[in-house]
Amino acid sequence: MGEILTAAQMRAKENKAIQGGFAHGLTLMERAGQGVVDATFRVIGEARDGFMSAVVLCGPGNNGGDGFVIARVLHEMGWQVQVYLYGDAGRLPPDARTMYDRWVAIGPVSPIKDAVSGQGDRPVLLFDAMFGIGINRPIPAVCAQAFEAICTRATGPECFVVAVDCPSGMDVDTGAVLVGPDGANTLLERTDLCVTFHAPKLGHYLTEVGRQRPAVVDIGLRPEDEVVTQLVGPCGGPAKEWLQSVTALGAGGHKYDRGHVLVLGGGVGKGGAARMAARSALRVGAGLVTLTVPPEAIPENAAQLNAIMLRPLDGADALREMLADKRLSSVCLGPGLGVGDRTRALVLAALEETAQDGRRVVLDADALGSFAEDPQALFEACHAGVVITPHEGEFARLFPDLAERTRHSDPAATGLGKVESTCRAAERLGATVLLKGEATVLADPEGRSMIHAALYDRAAPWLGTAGAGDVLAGLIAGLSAGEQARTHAPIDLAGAAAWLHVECARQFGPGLIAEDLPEQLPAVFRNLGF
Ligand SMILES: NC(=O)C1=CN([C@@H]2O[C@H](COP(=O)(O)OP(=O)(O)OC[C@H]3O[C@@H](n4cnc5c(N)ncnc54)[C@H](O)[C@@H]3O)[C@@H](O)[C@H]2O)[C@@H](O)CC1
Ligand SMILES: Nc1ncnc2c1ncn2[C@@H]1O[C@H](COP(=O)(O)OP(=O)(O)O)[C@@H](O)[C@H]1O
Ligand SMILES: [K+]
Repeated sequence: MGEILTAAQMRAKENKAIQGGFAHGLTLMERAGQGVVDATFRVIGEARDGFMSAVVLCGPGNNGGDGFVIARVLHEMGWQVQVYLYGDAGRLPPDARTMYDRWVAIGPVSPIKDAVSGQGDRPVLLFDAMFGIGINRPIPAVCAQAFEAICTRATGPECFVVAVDCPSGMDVDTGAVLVGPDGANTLLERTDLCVTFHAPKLGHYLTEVGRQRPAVVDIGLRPEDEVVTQLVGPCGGPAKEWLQSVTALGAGGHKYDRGHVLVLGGGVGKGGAARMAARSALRVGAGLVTLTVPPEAIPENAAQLNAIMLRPLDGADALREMLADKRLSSVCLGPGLGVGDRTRALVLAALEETAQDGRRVVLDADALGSFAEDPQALFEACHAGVVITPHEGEFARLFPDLAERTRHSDPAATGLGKVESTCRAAERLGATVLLKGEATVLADPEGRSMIHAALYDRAAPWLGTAGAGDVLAGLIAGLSAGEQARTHAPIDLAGAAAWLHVECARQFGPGLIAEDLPEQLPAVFRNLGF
């Protein structure tokens, strides 16, 4: 899994390197600028169609400093470069000022307002080095206007837009792009490639910045030595090895070693969601799966199930008795269970019966919805073996104070991003939280956090289909069931389930419905080399 940083973690890392004497700020900036140019040419190849013109838009901080380096490197390669600056050169921070001086020995710098009405062809390359991780306000209107004016010049080749560190105006902790009252900031949509330094930042995997994953330039800082957010998925190496390192997938020769999942289902006519969860748990490798439903729903379910076992369940006391059998090694509650007192009692019974023995419990959908009026009751009952899998709506009902600040469209509401909100929720709950979406965020009470991004080359928008969440809950329960799964943290198992979920969606492609997901697992496993 790759590591991803917040802006504060990145700054701390830079400060440590500079103050510890491991690196000079100018050296880091030099490597940053050179790295942006190298990454750009790795993507676009050499000069396009003989045109070699570039525009660099520089801002008033160190992001602008990177821009002056980029201008100089391109000039040395024979490119024609125009540089515009927002702000006063006399007030640039020291390293950026040095890079400015090195550039003005070569070529001119124009005030950015000149680019708004400026004439000329569109450049082949446009670098946005206006604001990086140092911005926490919308960008000035003149910056947005200059950028747009260059992109829409009447003649010349199509511009290839490179964001230096991030599209200007992005809050890299939340992925939100801060838009001013004039509504102008087209940088995110127009960015073709984002090049960042040392490690991706959270925002790069909460929102798509560019047409492919951001390029990461090694500027010579040390690898992570503190707790940071991780990106779910194999990091360069074989996916099979990664999956085996974070889950017990493939382990356990006997069906009882691979565990027995208990899925609770709803009443008559409400069984589909739980059946999909159960089937997903079995497909992902649980040794046995039992679906337990109200007695009146037995005939309906019996008509639909073969490999999955079926048992009647009256209520919470019956569930306690059932869970006295410790061979039932993980429990999944929520899909299709119905919102109300019965479900609330079942959830509390399951949590109480599993609290002391390390068995894993997945709570999804109605198991969460049943606590909307009294989330505190759920917080008190949860334990470290629990994973909750809310979507944004369910999360908002359980954690209204955390959720209302995650809305990306509202600039005033971005104090807490999705990662920070999820971390706080996990701490409050004392359990693992998986907050679903295109970017799924996971956090556990130990302070670990992860992003699973269905973005860039792993985009699967067709996964947003009814019942996909039920499948995910079943995958987590299935991966959590085996004897050896106990040695893996719930957050790792849930992250791996989210990854397999998207692999299944991508294996199938558009047209997917939730039932198709578990049926893709055999092909996914075969392709991974299991
Ligand atoms: N030595 C270092 O610290 C390195 C920094 N690097 C670059 O430095 C960047 C961070 O630099 P900074 O911390 O200087 O921050 P930025 O360059 O991102 O922007 C901060 C500057 O913008 C001003 N500002 C913020 N919001 C504004 C607004 N709404 N309107 C007008 N002005 C506004 C601030 O007063 C400050 O001058 C990184 O993103 C990266 O590109 C890289 O060169 C790698 C090395
Ligand atoms: N645009 C998207 N790209 C990738 N995955 C998505 C997207 N939208 C939703 N998902 C995933 O689909 C699932 C939807 O689950 P959920 O909201 O619980 O729906 P349901 O209750 O219908 O199952 C989640 O796993 C979520 O992460
Ligand atoms: K930028």
